[in-house]
Amino acid sequence: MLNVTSVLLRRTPVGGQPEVLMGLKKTGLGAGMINCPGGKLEPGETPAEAAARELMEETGMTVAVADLVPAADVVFRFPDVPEWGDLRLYFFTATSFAGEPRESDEIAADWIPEAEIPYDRMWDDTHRWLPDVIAGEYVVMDFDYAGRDKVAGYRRLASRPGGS
Ligand SMILES: CNc1ncnc2c1ncn2[C@@H]1O[C@H](COP(=O)(O)OP(=O)(O)OP(=O)(O)O)[C@@H](O)[C@H]1O
Repeated sequence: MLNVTSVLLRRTPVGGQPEVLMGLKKTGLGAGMINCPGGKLEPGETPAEAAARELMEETGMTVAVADLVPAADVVFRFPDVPEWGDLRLYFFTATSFAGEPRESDEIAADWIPEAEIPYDRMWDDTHRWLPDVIAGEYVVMDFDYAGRDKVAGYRRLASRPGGS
């Protein structure tokens, strides 16, 4: 199982609507889709350490590991794509961070209104759990993919009030 991590930064400008940070992934798994910053864990890293490092590498923004709120634990199985194997995503949210996003080779991330998250341009699983995370739940799910990009089945294993 390959461990990956990803982080959703959230802010509400004074007098404005809630916004989230995401963007077009340019390389690797999920290239061409809208994604949150993230990537694979390196040996010895905790998921939160990896999320903070990937955020920095991909957007130039900084977040303290202690400010990353665990928000979802999601397993993806790709039985039709043996070279991918299974993925476990440790997903965090954060409302305390520093900097403004800059585009990198991996992602062009920017602030968008939370009400306009383009689920139809994201991984097929995302619309089944990210809305609940945004509503403040901690979600544990697993997904079976058919081929590389279609969800064939899923289970919700747990869901409880979260801290995000
Ligand atoms: C299959 N269903 C999925 N649904 C939602 N999100 C998914 C995902 N699968 C991968 N993620 C995302 O993937 C990134 C890490 O994945 P990963 O392939 O390791 O990214 P990347 O190639 O950038 O890794 P490195 O930067 O090389 O470590 C991370 O942003 C995360 O949001």
